[in-house]
Order: sequence, then structure tokens, then C-alpha cells
Amino acid sequence: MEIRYPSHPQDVKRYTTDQLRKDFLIQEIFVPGETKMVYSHFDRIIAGGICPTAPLALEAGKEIAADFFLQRREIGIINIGAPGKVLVDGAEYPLKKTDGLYIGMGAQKVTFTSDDPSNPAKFYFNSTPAHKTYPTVKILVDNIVPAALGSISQSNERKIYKYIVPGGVESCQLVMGMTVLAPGNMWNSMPCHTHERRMEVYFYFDLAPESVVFHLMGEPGETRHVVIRNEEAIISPSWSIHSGVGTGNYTFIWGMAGENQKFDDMDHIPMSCLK
Ligand SMILES: O=C(O)C(=O)C[C@H](O)C(=O)CO
Ligand SMILES: [Zn+2]
Repeated sequence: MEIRYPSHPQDVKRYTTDQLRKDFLIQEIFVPGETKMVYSHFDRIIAGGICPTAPLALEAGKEIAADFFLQRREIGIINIGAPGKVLVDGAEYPLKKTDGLYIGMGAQKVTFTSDDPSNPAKFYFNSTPAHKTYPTVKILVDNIVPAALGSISQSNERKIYKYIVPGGVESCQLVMGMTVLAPGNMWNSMPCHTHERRMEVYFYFDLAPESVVFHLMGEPGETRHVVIRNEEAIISPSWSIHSGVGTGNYTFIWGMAGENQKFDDMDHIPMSCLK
């Protein structure tokens, strides 16, 4: 497990491109046959990917000093690859592309498989500390009614699919979902926001190999960009905006950890404040 320590916004003002990428960007998330885990000390979220070519178990690792990964944690999983299955203490959950799964605290044996190992599933996940067990729920993307946001005139027409949110699939603190940009639209989350009460991780996928997203981060009056490619993620501290513009179409998964689970609890930034 790779550990990422938090950064103070005053320090980040002086970061070079390399330092920004080292502290916030998560690359090589899907290596066939491997599990990637990044433990961020921002709200202790673990973000990563599992790409099974043979069954892969969710391992605790010494970093969390637990008997098993979900002993004191919950996890949200979205498959962005070919069909695969997650086995949770003997119960099987088949997930096709963009189907999700919430697994509550206490599940002991979690194993991931691909239906066709030569064309593997890609299970992206976010995991946060938990204090109580909520039911494990399979989340069929086809059953989510997305919220429509943005407009073609602002190049940000998109649909927000809420997977793990209060009133839907319940969790201790994890909030997770996916935003799909309509064809020809490039901007996400602009006008932008922060949420002092929560950190967030954005994971971009379905980008063409030659496309990039200019992800915007930093305090509203001190913005920076990080160039992100397909299937890479970026950690957004609570003090940072998180927004992006692509050179081509893309989709992204967002996951949040912290104080308040209300999706709409955002500190909206007037455009006039951006620098
Ligand atoms: O496109 C958007 O706007 C989003 O998806 C916003 C994220 O969901 C978010 O930042 C939630 O806090
Ligand atoms: Zn946000």
C-alpha cells in the first residue's frame, strides 16, 4: 500500500509540477493480475484498482493493522472494465461495466474475478473508516436515475449517477458516484466548489489514448492544473477545487470522505473569485 501524506495549502502554492503529481496524482491503477492501493491521510481514504487475471483477494496489509481489510472499513466498488464478479463471504455479485457494489464493515473474505481473464474486469474502489455495518448492496447502473446538470452552451452537459448516497445506498461516511459527460462536452464541475467538510478523489476513464484532462486543483484564488490521462485518479483535499476540462470525451468516478454526506453540501465558488 502506498501512503500519501496531507499537504498544507500554503505549501502547495510553491509546489512544482513534479511535486503536485507525486502528492496528488494516482497512476497505474490497473495492472493485470495486481491490486493497487493508495492510502491518503486526507480522511484516511484508500483509493485503488483491482484487475484480476486469476482470483484476487482484498488483503489488509500491515498499514491498517487489521485482521482483514473491512474489519473497521467500508468499501465502494465500480467495475469500469469487462464483466467480473466480487465474492463477499460466499455471496457472488456479478458486475458488468459501471455496475457498483457497496460492502459494509465486517465482511471478511472478499475476492475479485474476471469472467474472461484475457479481457479482465477493472474494479475501481474507494474505502473509508467505518463504525457500523450497513448492508452490502449491488448497485445496477441501469437502476440509477441520473441527475442532469450543465448545458451544451457551457460545454458541461453531464449526468450525475449517485451510487452511494444518504437515502439510497447507505454508508457510514463514504459517498460515491459517477459523472458522464454528454458527447461534445468537455467541462466538469465548473462553476467549481470546495467542501471544507469532505475530501474527494476523482478517477477519470473512457478517455481516448491521445486525450488528456486538465484537472484543476488548489485554493480558488491559487489554482493549479495537473494533466491526467485515461484511468488515473487525483486526490482533492477539502480546501481544493476539483474540476477539469478534457481534450476529448470522458467519464469520471468521484468518491468522498469526511463530515457530511449530503451531495449538495458544497461551498460554491463565484467565477469572479478564481485566479
Ligand atoms: O460533474 C460534477 O459537477 C460532479 O460530478 C461533481 C462531483 O460529484 C463533486 O465534486 C461532488 O462534490
Ligand atoms: Zn466536490
